[in-house]
Amino acid sequence: MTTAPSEADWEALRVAAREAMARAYAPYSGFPVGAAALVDDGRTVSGCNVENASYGLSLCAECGLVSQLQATGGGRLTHFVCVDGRGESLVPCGRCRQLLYEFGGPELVLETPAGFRTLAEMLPQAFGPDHLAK
Ligand SMILES: O=c1ccn([C@H]2C[C@H](O)[C@@H](CO)O2)c(=O)[nH]1
Repeated sequence: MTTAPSEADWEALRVAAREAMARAYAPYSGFPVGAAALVDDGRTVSGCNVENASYGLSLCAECGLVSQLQATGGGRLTHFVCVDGRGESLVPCGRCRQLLYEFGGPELVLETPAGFRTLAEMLPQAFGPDHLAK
Protein backbone atom coordinates (compact mmCIF):
# COMPACT_ATOMS: atom_id res chain seq x y z
CA MET A 1 0.00 0.00 0.00
CA THR A 2 1.69 3.19 -1.14
CA THR A 3 -1.09 5.72 -0.57
CA ALA A 4 -2.29 7.05 2.77
CA PRO A 5 -5.08 4.85 4.12
CA SER A 6 -8.60 6.15 4.42
CA GLU A 7 -10.33 6.81 7.72
CA ALA A 8 -12.09 3.47 7.13
CA ASP A 9 -8.69 1.75 7.00
CA TRP A 10 -7.64 3.42 10.26
CA GLU A 11 -10.93 2.40 11.85
CA ALA A 12 -10.41 -1.20 10.69
CA LEU A 13 -6.96 -1.12 12.32
CA ARG A 14 -8.46 0.20 15.56
CA VAL A 15 -11.00 -2.63 15.52
CA ALA A 16 -8.25 -5.21 14.92
CA ALA A 17 -6.14 -3.73 17.73
CA ARG A 18 -9.11 -3.82 20.13
CA GLU A 19 -9.87 -7.43 19.18
CA ALA A 20 -6.26 -8.36 19.92
CA MET A 21 -6.35 -6.39 23.19
CA ALA A 22 -9.41 -8.42 24.27
CA ARG A 23 -7.22 -11.55 24.03
CA ALA A 24 -4.30 -10.11 26.01
CA TYR A 25 -2.82 -12.09 28.90
CA ALA A 26 -2.06 -9.39 31.45
CA PRO A 27 -2.85 -10.84 34.91
CA TYR A 28 0.07 -9.05 36.60
CA SER A 29 -0.20 -5.50 35.33
CA GLY A 30 -3.94 -5.55 34.63
CA PHE A 31 -3.03 -3.45 31.59
CA PRO A 32 -4.09 -5.24 28.40
CA VAL A 33 -2.68 -3.88 25.14
CA GLY A 34 -3.52 -4.60 21.51
CA ALA A 35 -1.66 -3.56 18.38
CA ALA A 36 -2.49 -3.84 14.69
CA ALA A 37 -0.72 -2.75 11.54
CA LEU A 38 -1.15 -2.70 7.79
CA VAL A 39 1.47 -4.44 5.70
CA ASP A 40 2.55 -3.14 2.28
CA ASP A 41 0.79 -6.05 0.57
CA GLY A 42 -2.55 -5.21 2.21
CA ARG A 43 -2.40 -7.75 5.02
CA THR A 44 -3.31 -6.76 8.56
CA VAL A 45 -1.24 -8.18 11.43
CA SER A 46 -1.93 -7.83 15.14
CA GLY A 47 -0.75 -8.83 18.57
CA CYS A 48 -1.53 -8.61 22.28
CA ASN A 49 0.69 -8.45 25.34
CA VAL A 50 1.51 -11.76 27.00
CA GLU A 51 2.85 -11.46 30.54
CA ASN A 52 4.82 -13.93 32.61
CA ALA A 53 5.12 -14.83 36.30
CA SER A 54 8.75 -13.81 35.83
CA TYR A 55 7.64 -10.24 35.18
CA GLY A 56 10.60 -9.13 33.12
CA LEU A 57 9.91 -11.81 30.52
CA SER A 58 6.56 -10.30 29.58
CA LEU A 59 6.01 -9.72 25.88
CA CYS A 60 4.55 -6.49 24.58
CA ALA A 61 1.75 -6.55 22.03
CA GLU A 62 4.18 -5.34 19.37
CA CYS A 63 6.32 -8.46 19.87
CA GLY A 64 3.38 -10.63 18.85
CA LEU A 65 2.64 -8.32 15.93
CA VAL A 66 6.12 -8.51 14.41
CA SER A 67 6.19 -12.26 15.00
CA GLN A 68 2.93 -12.65 13.11
CA LEU A 69 4.27 -10.37 10.37
CA GLN A 70 7.27 -12.58 9.81
CA ALA A 71 5.42 -15.87 10.26
CA THR A 72 2.81 -14.94 7.66
CA GLY A 73 5.17 -13.90 4.90
CA GLY A 74 7.13 -10.84 6.03
CA GLY A 75 6.76 -7.47 4.31
CA ARG A 76 6.92 -3.88 5.48
CA LEU A 77 4.66 -2.28 8.08
CA THR A 78 3.06 0.93 6.77
CA HIS A 79 0.41 2.00 9.32
CA PHE A 80 0.17 1.13 13.00
CA VAL A 81 -2.33 1.43 15.86
CA CYS A 82 -1.87 0.49 19.53
CA VAL A 83 -4.68 0.55 22.10
CA ASP A 84 -5.02 0.25 25.86
CA GLY A 85 -7.67 -1.63 27.83
CA ARG A 86 -10.27 1.04 27.09
CA GLY A 87 -9.59 0.73 23.39
CA GLU A 88 -7.98 4.18 23.35
CA SER A 89 -4.87 5.05 21.39
CA LEU A 90 -1.61 4.27 23.21
CA VAL A 91 1.99 5.13 22.35
CA PRO A 92 4.29 2.14 21.91
CA CYS A 93 7.03 1.84 24.52
CA GLY A 94 10.62 2.63 23.57
CA ARG A 95 11.67 -0.97 22.98
CA CYS A 96 8.67 -1.51 20.76
CA ARG A 97 9.49 1.57 18.68
CA GLN A 98 12.79 -0.14 17.93
CA LEU A 99 10.98 -3.39 17.04
CA LEU A 100 8.69 -1.46 14.69
CA TYR A 101 11.67 0.36 13.14
CA GLU A 102 13.13 -2.91 11.92
CA PHE A 103 10.03 -3.70 9.86
CA GLY A 104 8.57 -0.26 9.13
CA GLY A 105 11.49 2.15 9.08
CA PRO A 106 11.22 5.90 9.55
CA GLU A 107 8.16 6.27 7.29
CA LEU A 108 5.83 4.00 9.28
CA VAL A 109 2.78 6.07 10.30
CA LEU A 110 1.49 5.60 13.84
CA GLU A 111 -1.76 6.76 15.35
CA THR A 112 -0.89 8.28 18.73
CA PRO A 113 -2.92 10.16 21.37
CA ALA A 114 -1.37 13.33 19.88
CA GLY A 115 -2.38 12.44 16.31
CA PHE A 116 -0.66 10.72 13.41
CA ARG A 117 3.12 10.63 13.64
CA THR A 118 5.87 8.99 11.64
CA LEU A 119 8.22 6.61 13.36
CA ALA A 120 11.01 9.07 12.51
CA GLU A 121 9.22 11.52 14.83
CA MET A 122 8.64 8.90 17.54
CA LEU A 123 12.17 7.47 17.40
CA PRO A 124 14.51 10.17 16.12
CA GLN A 125 17.99 9.30 14.88
CA ALA A 126 17.19 5.60 15.18
CA PHE A 127 19.73 2.84 15.10
CA GLY A 128 18.79 0.28 12.46
CA PRO A 129 19.82 -2.24 9.82
CA ASP A 130 21.59 0.44 7.74
CA HIS A 131 24.17 0.93 10.48
CA LEU A 132 25.19 -2.72 10.31
CA ALA A 133 25.56 -2.52 6.55
CA LYS A 134 28.30 0.12 6.79
O1 LIG B 1 3.98 -0.49 23.93
C1 LIG B 1 3.60 -1.20 24.87
C2 LIG B 1 3.65 -0.78 26.20
C3 LIG B 1 3.25 -1.67 27.18
N1 LIG B 1 2.79 -2.91 26.85
C4 LIG B 1 2.40 -3.86 27.90
C5 LIG B 1 3.56 -4.47 28.62
C6 LIG B 1 2.91 -4.90 29.93
O2 LIG B 1 2.34 -6.18 29.76
C7 LIG B 1 1.81 -3.86 30.14
C8 LIG B 1 2.12 -2.83 31.21
O3 LIG B 1 3.34 -2.20 30.94
O4 LIG B 1 1.64 -3.19 28.89
C9 LIG B 1 2.70 -3.31 25.55
O5 LIG B 1 2.24 -4.41 25.25
N2 LIG B 1 3.11 -2.44 24.60
